[in-house]
Amino acid sequence: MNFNVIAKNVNLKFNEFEALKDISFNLEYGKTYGLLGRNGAGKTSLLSLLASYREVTSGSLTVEGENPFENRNIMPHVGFVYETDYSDEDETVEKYFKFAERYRPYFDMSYAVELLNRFKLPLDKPIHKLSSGKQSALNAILGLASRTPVTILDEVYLAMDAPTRELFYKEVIEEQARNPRTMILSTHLVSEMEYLFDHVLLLHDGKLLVDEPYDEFVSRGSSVTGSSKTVDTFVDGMQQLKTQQLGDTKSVMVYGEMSEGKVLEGQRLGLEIGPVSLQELFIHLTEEE
Ligand SMILES: Nc1ncnc2c1ncn2[C@@H]1O[C@H](COP(=O)(O)OP(=O)(O)OP(=O)(O)O)[C@@H](O)[C@H]1O
Repeated sequence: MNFNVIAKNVNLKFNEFEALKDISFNLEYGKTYGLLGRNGAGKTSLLSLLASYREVTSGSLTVEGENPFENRNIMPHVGFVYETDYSDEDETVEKYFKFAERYRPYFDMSYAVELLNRFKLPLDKPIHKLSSGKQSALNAILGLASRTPVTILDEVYLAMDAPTRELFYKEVIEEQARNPRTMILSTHLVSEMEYLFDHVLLLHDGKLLVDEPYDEFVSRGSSVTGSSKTVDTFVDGMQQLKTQQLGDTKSVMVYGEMSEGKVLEGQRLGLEIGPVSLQELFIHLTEEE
């Protein structure tokens, strides 16, 4: 089984409010997806559909050909880990993971213990007594060690400090090489996580603005810098995301395919044409008017 995920014209409403509007995509097994979007864009709403917690209002969503909503055939194969309030969790880390091993069919306890050591989580400590960063690491370990064919991590990295996040990112890459699965990483930490993504899904106001391989998406952004008049003529007709000017030097961030011929023309005109980062594209494509 390859647990392909297919969304066709999915809508999700909370009463009259449309949280997701006409969303369609296919998720391929073995790829790492970066799910991006500003606050309230609909990321968690979309993930809760995939994780069987909610049902689409209209359209169709399937995992391995079946509707995942409260579906016992699908639920064991999809893991959804999110920031959790552990203030009432008296169990020790060890007991919590033993429980996970019992109920999660792909859970690998020896891998979990290896990660618990690496992330320096004490096995005998009650979870509510862990620091918030350690609780986040516990969530990340749970997601990795559960080895579900579809693994969803919704912002579980926020409370981790930078070295711990680095450790986690490295583990995602190594784990995808060892045991490929469909991994969906929802995040606001775009600049530091972009190297993990094979594919980008960008939600904006409940709509899917981008559904593209990472390389293709990022290659659509360019910065064009040079003397103001030459830049203006060169970028005329292109989608312009951002403009900066200092004296007569102007820099414009453009979005859209730029042919090799166009790049050569720019260079002949003395313009500097450079790449832009995923973070910059994310910020400027989702900017309010
Ligand atoms: N149970 C609910 N009832 C009503 N509206 C909801 C409910 N859950 C989410 N929403 C609304 O749906 C929209 C999308 O919320 P969602 O939590 O999916 O966004 P998000 O992209 O995950 O945001 P964030 O980055 O802030 O976590 C928001 O406007 C939110 O207020």
